[in-house]
Amino acid sequence: MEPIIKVEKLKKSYKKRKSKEIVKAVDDISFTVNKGEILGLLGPNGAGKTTTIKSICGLLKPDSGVITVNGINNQNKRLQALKHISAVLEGNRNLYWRLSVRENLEYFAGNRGQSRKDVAGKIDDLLVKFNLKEKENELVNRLSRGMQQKLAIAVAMLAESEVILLDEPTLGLDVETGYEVREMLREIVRDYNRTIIISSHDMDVIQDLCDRTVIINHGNIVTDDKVENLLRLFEVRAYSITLGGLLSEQQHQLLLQKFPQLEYTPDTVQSILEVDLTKSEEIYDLFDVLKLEHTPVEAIDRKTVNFEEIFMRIVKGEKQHALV
Ligand SMILES: Nc1ncnc2c1ncn2[C@@H]1O[C@H](COP(=O)(O)OP(=O)(O)OP(=O)(O)O)[C@@H](O)[C@H]1O
Repeated sequence: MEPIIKVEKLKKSYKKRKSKEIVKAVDDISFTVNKGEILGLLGPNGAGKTTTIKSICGLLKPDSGVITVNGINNQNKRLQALKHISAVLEGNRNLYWRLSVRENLEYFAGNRGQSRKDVAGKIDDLLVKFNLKEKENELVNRLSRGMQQKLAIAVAMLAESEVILLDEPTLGLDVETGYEVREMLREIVRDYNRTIIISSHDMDVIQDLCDRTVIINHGNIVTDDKVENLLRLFEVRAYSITLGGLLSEQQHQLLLQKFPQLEYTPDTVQSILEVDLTKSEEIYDLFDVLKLEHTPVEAIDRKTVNFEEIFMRIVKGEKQHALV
């Protein structure tokens, strides 16, 4: 696949105003985004996602590193590179509040040199797609936050740039609107052939929409993998074992030595052991410990793991163990 965005050895630090402490917001990260791919940029608060997004769309000057868009360096040839990118940044909806929905779309199209006549049909399509048709003459400041967000995404779509950056597209939206925006993004992904980078805390957004996810923590990339690979990797390893009784203290300790992440829910009738196995053969080590006291095994099930859980485990550093 052909990379459209290349981020190479990106570094950016900030100096805190009061304490003068240096914060390494992004510390030497590199990744690529391929044409037509939907990449999720994921990480806990303060991980460095916004700094990365702003560096890609030329709003921040990195301390070092190179970012290219379609092979064009976004520092040396800023305007040329940015022609290929539209961004919807969190907290900055890029909209004119005193213009109507349609006027906003026309205004931003005009700004990009597209004539009103040329874009009329596209605007109609987007208004329908984004469920904004009924509101086309409403002033933006009278729209709900969710509708403003949808309009901001529609404005970015209209620009027809190959790459769209979305910073926290569902943040602060109520559940229903968040769901609607997600559906909308899914349609965009399906119907328009764009490359999209989504930064989000919303695991459903990432799991639903993204092909691949780059997870950042403390300014470093902790994983760069296909979402389906991560789901498979963790799903295969997670077991739930039902025991017909309790473990002895010695058994519990032995198991904890072997499986430090083990979770044990004791019950005199049915205890549950939840354990991640790096290799499936490890289950025999577990059986050996159970045999010591002839503890009966009633059931062995694969545990379903959701993406949120996977994210937490990766951020806590378990991925490295999983891959050894
Ligand atoms: N202008 C700034 N001045 C000082 N520190 C900053 C500035 N912008 C970001 N930081 C710090 O850099 C680090 C990374 O911030 P960044 O906003 O990139 O993270 P993020 O992953 O987008 O977080 P969030 O999900 O909370 O938006 C954080 O520790 C943040 O406090």
